[in-house]
Amino acid sequence: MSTEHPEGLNLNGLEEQATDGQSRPTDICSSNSMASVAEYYTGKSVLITGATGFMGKVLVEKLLRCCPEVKALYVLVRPKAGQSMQQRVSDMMKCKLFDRVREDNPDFHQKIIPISSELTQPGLAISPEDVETLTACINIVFHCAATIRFDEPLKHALQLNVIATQQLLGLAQQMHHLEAFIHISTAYANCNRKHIDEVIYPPPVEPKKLIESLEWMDDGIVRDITPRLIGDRPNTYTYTKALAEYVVQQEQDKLNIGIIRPSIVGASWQEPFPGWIDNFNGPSGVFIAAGKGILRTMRANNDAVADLIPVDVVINLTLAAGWYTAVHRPKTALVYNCTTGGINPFHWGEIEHHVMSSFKRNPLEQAFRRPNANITSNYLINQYWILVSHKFPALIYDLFLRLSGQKPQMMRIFNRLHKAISLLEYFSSQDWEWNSENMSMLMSQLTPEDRKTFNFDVRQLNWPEYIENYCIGTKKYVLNEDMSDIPAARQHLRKLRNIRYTFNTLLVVFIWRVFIARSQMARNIWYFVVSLCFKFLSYFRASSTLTN
Ligand SMILES: CCCCCCCCCCCCCCCCCC(=O)SCCNC(=O)CCNC(=O)[C@H](O)C(C)(C)COP(=O)(O)OP(=O)(O)OC[C@H]1O[C@@H](n2cnc3c(N)ncnc32)[C@H](O)[C@@H]1OP(=O)(O)O
Ligand SMILES: NC(=O)C1=CN([C@@H]2O[C@H](COP(=O)(O)OP(=O)(O)OC[C@H]3O[C@@H](n4cnc5c(N)ncnc54)[C@H](OP(=O)(O)O)[C@@H]3O)[C@@H](O)[C@H]2O)C=CC1
Repeated sequence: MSTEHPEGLNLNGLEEQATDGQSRPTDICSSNSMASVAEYYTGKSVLITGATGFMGKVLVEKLLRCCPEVKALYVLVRPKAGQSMQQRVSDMMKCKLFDRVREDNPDFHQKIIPISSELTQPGLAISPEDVETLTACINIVFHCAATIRFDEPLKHALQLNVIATQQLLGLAQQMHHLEAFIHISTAYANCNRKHIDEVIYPPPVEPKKLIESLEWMDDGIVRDITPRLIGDRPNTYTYTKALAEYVVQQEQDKLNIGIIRPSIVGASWQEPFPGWIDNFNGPSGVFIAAGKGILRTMRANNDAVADLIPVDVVINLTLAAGWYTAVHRPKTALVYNCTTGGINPFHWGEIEHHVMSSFKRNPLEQAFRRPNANITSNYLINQYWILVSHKFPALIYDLFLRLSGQKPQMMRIFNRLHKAISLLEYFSSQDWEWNSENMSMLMSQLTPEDRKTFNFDVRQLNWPEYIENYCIGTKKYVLNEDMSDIPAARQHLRKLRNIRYTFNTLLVVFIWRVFIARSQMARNIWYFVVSLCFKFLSYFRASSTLTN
């Protein structure tokens, strides 16, 4: 079966065996085709880039827990923030995410082999000895590393998302026993289209030409021409991820390739436990800001599909795709749109409702205000609420901080928040339609047992329950707050409510006082209202005396 698309460069090559005589690896044991996913990984050496990142960590955990016979996981890691590569990997393994693996096998760390690598450097800065080791033993590569920042300067995004991918593909070609190369892309690589099929679309520019031209330009020039280059894409991230897909596709004759395109990756749904999340990216930061009562308004379309996908679903699909690519060796690179919208849609309006009610039940500690965020697609309404519900309270709070001898900080926090949400609004204000046939095809290829162990059937996802666990996850794992402190957090919210009532009453009285002092009409209204109240009271008193 193959899928054609008039504009796409790539044709799906489902179920095609590599009989084309190309130089693609053919040393795969035929018994593999009978193997289950976990059995396939038995005795395999796996190379993972981006293992210290959000998705990389979940991938490492799942492989160790559900494919315990995997031989070794080679992880490319760079030293960072004064920490050595070894230190970073051992810190990662201490993380709560690995609790279940630790229980099953306390020596699991022995299977993780860190390899020093800086992906932006020539040859990925891997030592010749390590290159030799990798080329001799790696069976499957998962390429997760990328810069996912939306405001990344084009040169850097190109260096990491495109050039590093090219270099890794070069290294993969030298690997003697490589069976599959799995590249993690994004469902938004082609967000300039409304309907996105599982094909690689023509790149906005020939990557080689772009790389050559940017080489001689200084950063200022590149910054100036970036909007023209990225065209109808919202940022350098989606633009460079689209180029990377093309670069990966170029090697499909030499390697067995699978490309995974997840949409907005959120907290885990089921594994290793519900609600695991460790960063502020995408919706997580928005949820936290709303839960803390900082974010009160955001531009989003209530009726647009919120294409969130749990991280464990993405990883299960990735591992299954690794198995499928290695065992069935599709003739051309297979693309898997890993999305929920077409299968089990949920909308931003519903997300808003469930996030708010979840944070009311399980409040975050030391909230700035009571959680009450609203989304609107109207620009002017949003600007109004930004002024009234963001800037005004921030100004008052900073004034209070100044008066009490502390450093003002709220306005700075709001400025950062506004910058972040302005970059996200593109994705929350419209919706896309992704074809996810390959995801269904892959599911149909799994044994019933694998379908449970590597579950990516999002039809079973109960959104309200998922969002509740997601919000609790941000509290427990991102903010490191204790669930036993919830009564105190609720008490704090009650205190905030009382402050608000008092403040509002004082404000009304103050405004009225000012009016009365300046306007005869306001005074007349005031006397009229007071005399009406007085008359009503007298009538009430008189009638109650009569009945007695
Ligand atoms: C209520 C209901 C609402 C419902 C509506 C919700 C709508 C949500 C919409 C979400 C749409 C998401 C779309 C994503 C689509 C593409 C998916 C992908 O392929 S790719 C995946 C998607 N990719 C992305 O999502 C990337 C987007 N992010 C970025 O591009 C950048 O972070 C930035 C430009 C936003 C800020 O840059 P910059 O100002 O330089 O700030 P830094 O980054 O350097 O962080 C500095 C420090 O602040 C921390 N912190 C951060 N945020 C928050 C927060 N909200 N709060 C508190 N803290 C926060 C941060 O941890 C760090 O701490 P530390 O390490 O210093 O201790
Ligand atoms: N999160 C999401 O919502 C989505 C993510 N994706 C894709 O999934 C993949 C993983 O994303 P995610 O885990 O969220 O991203 P993270 O930012 O959490 O992780 C990125 C990883 O890449 C590594 N990395 C970055 N720069 C370098 C470098 N110069 N040298 C070596 N390693 C480097 C990071 O290492 P270090 O720890 O040293 O910084 C980290 O391990 C990406 O390809 C992304 O495009 C796709 C759709 C949605």
